[in-house]
Amino acid sequence: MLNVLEPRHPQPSVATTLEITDITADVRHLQGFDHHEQVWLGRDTARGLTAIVSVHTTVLGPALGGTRIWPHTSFESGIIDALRLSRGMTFKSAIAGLPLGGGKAVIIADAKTEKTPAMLEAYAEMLNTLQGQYITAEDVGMTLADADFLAERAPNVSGTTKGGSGNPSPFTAEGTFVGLKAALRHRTGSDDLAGVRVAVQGLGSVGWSLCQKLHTEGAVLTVCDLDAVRTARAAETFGATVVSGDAIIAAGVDIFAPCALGGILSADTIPLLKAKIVAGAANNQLATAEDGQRLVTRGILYAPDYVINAGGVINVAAEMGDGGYDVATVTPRVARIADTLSAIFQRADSEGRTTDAVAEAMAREIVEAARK
Ligand SMILES: NC(=O)c1ccc[n+]([C@@H]2O[C@H](COP(=O)([O-])OP(=O)(O)OC[C@H]3O[C@@H](n4cnc5c(N)ncnc54)[C@H](O)[C@@H]3O)[C@@H](O)[C@H]2O)c1
Repeated sequence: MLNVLEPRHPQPSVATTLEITDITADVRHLQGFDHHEQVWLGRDTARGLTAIVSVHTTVLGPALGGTRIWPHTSFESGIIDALRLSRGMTFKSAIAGLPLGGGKAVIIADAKTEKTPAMLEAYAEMLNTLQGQYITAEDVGMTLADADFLAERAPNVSGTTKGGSGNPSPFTAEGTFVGLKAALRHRTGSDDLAGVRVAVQGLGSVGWSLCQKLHTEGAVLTVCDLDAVRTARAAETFGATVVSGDAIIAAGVDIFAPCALGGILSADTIPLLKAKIVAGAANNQLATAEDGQRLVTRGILYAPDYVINAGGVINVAAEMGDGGYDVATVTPRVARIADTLSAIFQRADSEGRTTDAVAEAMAREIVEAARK
């Protein structure tokens, strides 16, 4: 069970090289800031840690969201990433009906070369200091083993193997799969995937599992990844066509499933899309709010990212259920992602709004109702 304590001001209790600063007031001008409750910077030069922990809201419950380890090229882009991701977590949990707020952390580092035990030790110290205000889990660059390592040293680490809910990715992939089918059904009247052409960008934990499900139901796959071993394996396992880099965006397919990083749908890329549906797991797919309208103008149905990719957080939230984690409670909730998306698609059609505007309005209505 998670140990959710009362919020308090961060004050490391032991002599340490870690410095934690409340930077909420300093980041108000940045893109993605949306009345965030609190944002902290944790710095430990000796142990190679630069971490931003962003709490968007705690109105519905404690702020939960994974820690992303990514080599952002600037400090500012790391903060913007944390701001946008934590806001997305608020919307995600609200729409999924979970008693959780939105939080997210970004550690600015290359997970392949700069993630060291010392760095994770320093991060665990930061989590200890912020206890009660932020609950972490896996994200890009942070593995299950890392979550276990942190959980041995800090409270409020979810998605661990020891007494936790384990890897969230299979649940995210399942939710994305049923959500993709709901989008296909809305667009064509059928969710039969046989012969449907799907482009999957990113063959990591979620993308690979999604490909397995799509392949099993007869979809024809086009894939790309920065890792040539993964693409070669996809060609062999699924008979997938491999394309490189940005070619995936312009692939001649019916559905585009972004499962790598965010910002993939922009003024530059949307004109290139041939797919008539975008349904994938990546967070923050729209580079800007205007890109939702750009998709509509091109006649492309967009499954809002934080709705379709909620399977992982639904699984993690089950750790907080009475009696602890029980996978039997998770499966039906993940399946409901399809119904939620269908309702959003219908509301967007009837109100003449974009699907992301409808989803955001739904989430904000839920948060505001709880605030009152
Ligand atoms: N894992 C989850 O449960 C979960 C939950 C919700 C959202 N998401 C989101 O889904 C996405 C994928 O998550 P994951 O856990 O599979 O991550 P992962 O790190 O396991 O895999 C990401 C894959 O994308 C590839 N990639 C990165 N940049 C690329 C690019 N420009 N072109 C092609 N490939 C690229 C990487 O090489 C890697 O194989 C992320 O945006 C993540 O935030 C994941």
